[in-house]
Amino acid sequence: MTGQKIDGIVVSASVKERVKSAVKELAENGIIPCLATVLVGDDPASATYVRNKQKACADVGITTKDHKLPSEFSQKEMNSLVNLLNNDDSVHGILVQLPLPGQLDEFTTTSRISPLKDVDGLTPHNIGLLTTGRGILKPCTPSGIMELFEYYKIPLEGKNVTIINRSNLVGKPLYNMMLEKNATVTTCHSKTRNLKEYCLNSDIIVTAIGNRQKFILTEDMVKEGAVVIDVGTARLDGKLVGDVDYENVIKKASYVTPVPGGVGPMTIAMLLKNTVTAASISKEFVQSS
Ligand SMILES: NC(=O)C1=CN([C@@H]2O[C@H](COP(=O)(O)OP(=O)(O)OC[C@H]3O[C@@H](n4cnc5c(N)ncnc54)[C@H](OP(=O)(O)O)[C@@H]3O)[C@@H](O)[C@H]2O)C=CC1
Ligand SMILES: Nc1nc(=O)c2c([nH]1)NC[C@@H]1CN(c3ccc(C(=O)N[C@@H](CCC(=O)O)C(=O)O)cc3)C=[N+]21
Repeated sequence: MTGQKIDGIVVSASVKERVKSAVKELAENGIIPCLATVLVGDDPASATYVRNKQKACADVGITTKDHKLPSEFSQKEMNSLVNLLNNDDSVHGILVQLPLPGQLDEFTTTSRISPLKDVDGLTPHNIGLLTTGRGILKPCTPSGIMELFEYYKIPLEGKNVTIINRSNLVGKPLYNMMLEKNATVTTCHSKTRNLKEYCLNSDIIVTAIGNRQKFILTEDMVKEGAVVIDVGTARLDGKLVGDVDYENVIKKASYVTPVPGGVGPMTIAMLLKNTVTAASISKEFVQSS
């Protein structure tokens, strides 16, 4: 059996269409959704990601405010910037691109963002809501993965899921979202023993390791008919690659996401969706409608 490619470009386009109509509706209420992006330092990969996000915003009618800061930007300066953006009524969403340079603490920074503008879903408030199944602004990558399951009508109830990642951006929020859909979820990480055993016992595997020199998830780790979601990214000889040995794994799996063209475009689409949600719950919208 050869499995099917899960096409993140097709699914993200359908999400973007929905976002576009929501932007139109907001415009009729006098609101132009606006995302503030914050990029510290001169890492070229991060700069490209932020540029891609800004371009995607422009495509659907969301405006952006670009904040590029020097790599020595201090925590105090960052706190003032976040306060400024929190108090700016024309800004509906705030995205602080991660990772941050060493002198800036990620939690200290993201937890200061107003929960109503937290389009990455990283504030303690929004993490708390997510764990109780009441999340509104949820992290983009896991939300994008859930959207893929919905689009392809892949059921989660009762399924054994292994997530190889425990970060705040990917693994932990995805754990909560999948649990909410009645899956039985196991989280693996670098200290896990017998990763292969967990994978072979899984109907669904989500891998988000990255930075690899060789394939991490090979076909001998995948059960016949399993669904494989590849989040990890690495540059190998200048080429963007995932964690998964796609060509061989798809021969055994029922569905696999490619890299590029899988989870990546969904992350951006969900950021747009969250920005529109943030604009809809903003003070000015609530007052005008
Ligand atoms: N396509 C997209 O939209 C996105 C892609 N990404 C990509 O996903 C990857 C993960 O991102 P992020 O969560 O921020 O990064 P982290 O570095 O925080 O997460 C990596 C995770 O992989 C685990 N890990 C590392 N090596 C192994 C191993 N040999 N076996 C099992 N687990 C291992 C780590 O374990 P431990 O916790 O023990 O260190 C950690 O939990 C990156 O490649 C990133 O570029 C991220 C976000 C969006
Ligand atoms: N606050 C914050 N929020 C994030 O969501 C966040 C972050 N910081 N830091 C870095 C990671 C990484 N990330 C990606 C987004 C899109 C693609 C993407 O669109 N990738 C394309 C390919 C792009 C290319 O060719 O380089 C694809 O997979 O098809 C990838 C990775 C978001 N992240």
